[in-house]
Amino acid sequence: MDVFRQLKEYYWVERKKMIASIAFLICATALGLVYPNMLRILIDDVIKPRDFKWVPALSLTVVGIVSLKGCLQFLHGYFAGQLGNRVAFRLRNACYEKLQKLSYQYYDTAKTGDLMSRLTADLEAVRNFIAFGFAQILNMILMIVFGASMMFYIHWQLTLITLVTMPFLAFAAVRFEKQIHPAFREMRLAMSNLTTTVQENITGMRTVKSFAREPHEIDKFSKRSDLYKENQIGASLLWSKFFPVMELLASCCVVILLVAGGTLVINGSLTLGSLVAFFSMVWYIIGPMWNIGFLINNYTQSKASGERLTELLNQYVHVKTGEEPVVLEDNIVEGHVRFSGVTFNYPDKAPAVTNLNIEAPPGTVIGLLGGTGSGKSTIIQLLMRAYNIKKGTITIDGFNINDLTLESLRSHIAIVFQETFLFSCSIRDNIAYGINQVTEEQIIQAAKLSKAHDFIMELPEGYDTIVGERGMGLSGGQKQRIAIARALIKNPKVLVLDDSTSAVDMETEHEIQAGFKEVMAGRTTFIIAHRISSLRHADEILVMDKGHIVQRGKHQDLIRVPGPYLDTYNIQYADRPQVSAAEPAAAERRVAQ
Ligand SMILES: Nc1ncnc2c1ncn2[C@@H]1O[C@H](COP(=O)(O)OP(=O)(O)OP(=O)(O)O)[C@@H](O)[C@H]1O
Repeated sequence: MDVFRQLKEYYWVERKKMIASIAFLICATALGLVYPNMLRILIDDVIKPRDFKWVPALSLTVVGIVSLKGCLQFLHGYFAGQLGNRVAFRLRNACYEKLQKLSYQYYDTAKTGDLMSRLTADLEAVRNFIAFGFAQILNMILMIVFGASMMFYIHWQLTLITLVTMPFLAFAAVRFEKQIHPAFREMRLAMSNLTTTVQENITGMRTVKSFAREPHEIDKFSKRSDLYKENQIGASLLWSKFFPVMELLASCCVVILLVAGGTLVINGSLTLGSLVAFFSMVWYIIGPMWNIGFLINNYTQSKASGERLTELLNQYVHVKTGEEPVVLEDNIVEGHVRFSGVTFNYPDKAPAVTNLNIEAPPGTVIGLLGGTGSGKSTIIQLLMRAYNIKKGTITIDGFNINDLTLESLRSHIAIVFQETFLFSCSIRDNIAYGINQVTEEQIIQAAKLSKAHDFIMELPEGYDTIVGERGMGLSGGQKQRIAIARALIKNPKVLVLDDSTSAVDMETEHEIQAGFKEVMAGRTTFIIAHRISSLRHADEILVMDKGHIVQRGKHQDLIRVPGPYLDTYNIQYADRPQVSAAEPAAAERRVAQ
């Protein structure tokens, strides 16, 4: 029950509905005890003495009880439904909110399909148990207590003999629960693996098809599906063993009653009506006992699901706003970025950047160049505090970024990522994503600056064009330009372009950069690029290798000295005559042509 204790805050506020739903169910159940007694009265006081004048009254009583029971059951269903859905609503929102708070480190290893199945199937199992399962378990216990008490009242010796098999029934049910619980946990895991496979397959369908890997994908799915099937079969085997055992024990109970009760009736120490009432009361008890399996099933499933939800809800948030955070006010931010002796490594990895020192006064453009995996994107991740650094400090306008609220830090930085992500909504909404109140003019101006306006206007729906999931339907360069417009509209103090013009042609890139100059005056810009042409105008270019800055300076200076920058330069301009460190001026003239 520990998991449900942890979830208490989500259902305890609805306790009135919970109590009402349980109370109505108990009343409906208690009314069920009236039937055996009516039978007893019918046989002993009406049929045997042939006193049929009571028949209409008895019939009307039965009709009344049936109607009342129906009403009570309706009220139980009504309140249970309200309770379950309200709890599910709260839990769903809490899980989603948690997903928003979790830091990059969590998403580095999280699986989308698994998270989706937590938010859907697991949540549904918990909803079902809190709404109905719990009340039904309580009801079952009460039915046994009510039924047994009434039987004791009629004939306690016969009750003891009859109920002798009940402990065995309970024992069998508990043993079954112990076996079925791990089976259900495995089933949920197998289900989540299945969902992950489907989700990854759909997301990566272009890759799958381009490699003609459909058979491999089918095989992979089939293996996981097989595992799920095996889990299901294993669970149903347990179920199929459970039912005959329960039936055998229940039948023993009935046989004992018929033998012992029949003897008592023959002896005259028990009336026939009481025996019939006893008989129907035994079934009144056995019924819920029979259900014990379903209830345990419901409980174990929801317990396993609840564990997966609490695991998500209790997930550690690595990057948090400090105790007394500082808010960087819009009107005072200048965008002076400084990295001092920053060393950082991803979990269980060698340092991605080592002893990094960067000085970016307001309005400067810093270019980052280096081979893949040299640590360029990591610098940007650290600047936006996607991860906590262990050594060194990063400051903006003299404030340590750890002391700022995450919201205010990130509101002053706009990043155009390497992989462009567009939401499946209109181009207008995609551009306006980062800010709350935005005018049509601002959107169009941002699109013009990022050279997206013309191609958007050529689309039949213009800015209202709905882009598919992940921006399907647009070219890579078009998506990048929309993403750049989204960053520019934010009017940030620090702009980061992480290889964000790699998919546009040189000419468009040049036009976009000319636009930046206009809009980014007085703002700090970091440009990560593999093309020298993208960052040759930077105030300082940092050349990265294996997490270290191996060269730094202006383009003009860097091509004067032998080193990785000059090597890259020569490779990228291979069709031009080779440049040696001694003849930079002539080379530059050639590049400029
Ligand atoms: N989320 C992550 N988890 C673990 N390791 C990571 C993560 N992101 C990057 N790395 C590792 O950190 C190192 C630096 O990666 P980074 O992405 O900063 O390189 P980069 O210079 O931006 O490369 P590229 O030009 O290919 O984008 C690499 O060794 C990479 O494998």
